[in-house]
Amino acid sequence: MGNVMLLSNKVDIILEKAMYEEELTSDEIKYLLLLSEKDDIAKMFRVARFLRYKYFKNKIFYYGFLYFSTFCRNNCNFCLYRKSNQIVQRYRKDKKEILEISEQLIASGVHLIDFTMGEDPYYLLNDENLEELMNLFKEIKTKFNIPLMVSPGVVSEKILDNFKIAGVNWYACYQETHNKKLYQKLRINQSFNERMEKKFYAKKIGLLIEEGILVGVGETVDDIINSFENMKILDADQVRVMSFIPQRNTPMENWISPQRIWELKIIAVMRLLFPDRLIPASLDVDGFSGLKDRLAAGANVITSIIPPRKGLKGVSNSELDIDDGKRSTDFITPFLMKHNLCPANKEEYEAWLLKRKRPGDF
Ligand SMILES: C[S@@+](CC[C@H](N)C(=O)[O-])C[C@H]1O[C@@H](n2cnc3c(N)ncnc32)[C@H](O)[C@@H]1O
Ligand SMILES: C[C@H](CCN)[C@@H](N)C(=O)O
Ligand code: SF4
Repeated sequence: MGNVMLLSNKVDIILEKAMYEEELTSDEIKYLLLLSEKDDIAKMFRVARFLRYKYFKNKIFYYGFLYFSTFCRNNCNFCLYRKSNQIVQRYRKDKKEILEISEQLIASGVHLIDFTMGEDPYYLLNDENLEELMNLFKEIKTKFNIPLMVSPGVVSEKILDNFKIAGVNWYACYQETHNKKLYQKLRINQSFNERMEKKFYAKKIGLLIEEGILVGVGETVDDIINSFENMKILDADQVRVMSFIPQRNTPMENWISPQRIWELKIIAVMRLLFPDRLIPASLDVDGFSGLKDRLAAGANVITSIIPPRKGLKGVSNSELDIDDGKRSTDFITPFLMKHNLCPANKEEYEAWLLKRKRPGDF
């Protein structure tokens, strides 16, 4: 009888299905995304944490972030580093600095380094420079045996092949939205299909894929559901959502950043739909203070760990918490412990990667 009472509530019925990993209909997903009662949202977060625990126990992964070139040939309307932004100070880290920062990140206990760049012609249009970059990745792999992610934007199949040969594990490339019209407003003059196709190609050659969406940029609830469907088709290994942070001197500088509950509900629904995948809590959106809520919503990777005082930038909140060391593992680990979570060890992260390997991958 008690059970029947409990399940007379629509949210409970849907969450019970999610808990048993039964497929949810689009209407049910929409219902969850639109929840507005505090208690209902809290229930959804509890189920998200239950599923995270089922697959990952209380272990959290750490990703170091190295934005090694902030030069870019594109003009995304939301991004500080868009080509037309003349007032932003850009940098391109040299080999020695990249090695030194990588070493520091690894010593601090990150499980992976995410090498990110703008679509920098220095690398993308010059074979010699590109080869040097590949050699650097090989060197880091051989020296430190650490999983690597690249976030280079849209690159040729040949470059993706070379990343794979250099030992890179992940290709991160976020579509931002899977609504083509909205995409054209955000990533102006960039092909929607090409960006998607590169991810399918990377998947085919055995790279793991991270897909992501940006919210607070004019999307609808149906757009989010559409993105979930696309993430499923792509069989993305890591899925993310980030709230848009308006950037000075860009076409979207006067937009208002969305209420964070929207991102948090999306994180939770992602956990329900992709229970065994990696879902980031990015320090880049709200810094250290935004971590607690994102972990409570079901995230299991802390991204954008950045060493202090190296002149490095983040992406969305490009300076927040960096130079006072609040994006370092030393600062984060005690916080995790206080909340009954803890960093995974290297073997646990690598075991997860192995599970995602497909037959034929090398
Ligand atoms: C800066 S890019 C770096 C990689 C590569 N240039 C690319 O565009 O794929 C990485 C991601 O940062 C996110 N991003 C950029 N500007 C942002 C902003 N203002 N607020 C939130 N996220 C942002 C976008 O999701 C973008 O895909
Ligand atoms: C958006 C960035 C990642 C690119 N692969 C990084 N600032 C992050 O928050 O993880
Ligand atoms: S999001 Fe990436 S591709 Fe777009 S302008 Fe920024 S750095 Fe360049």
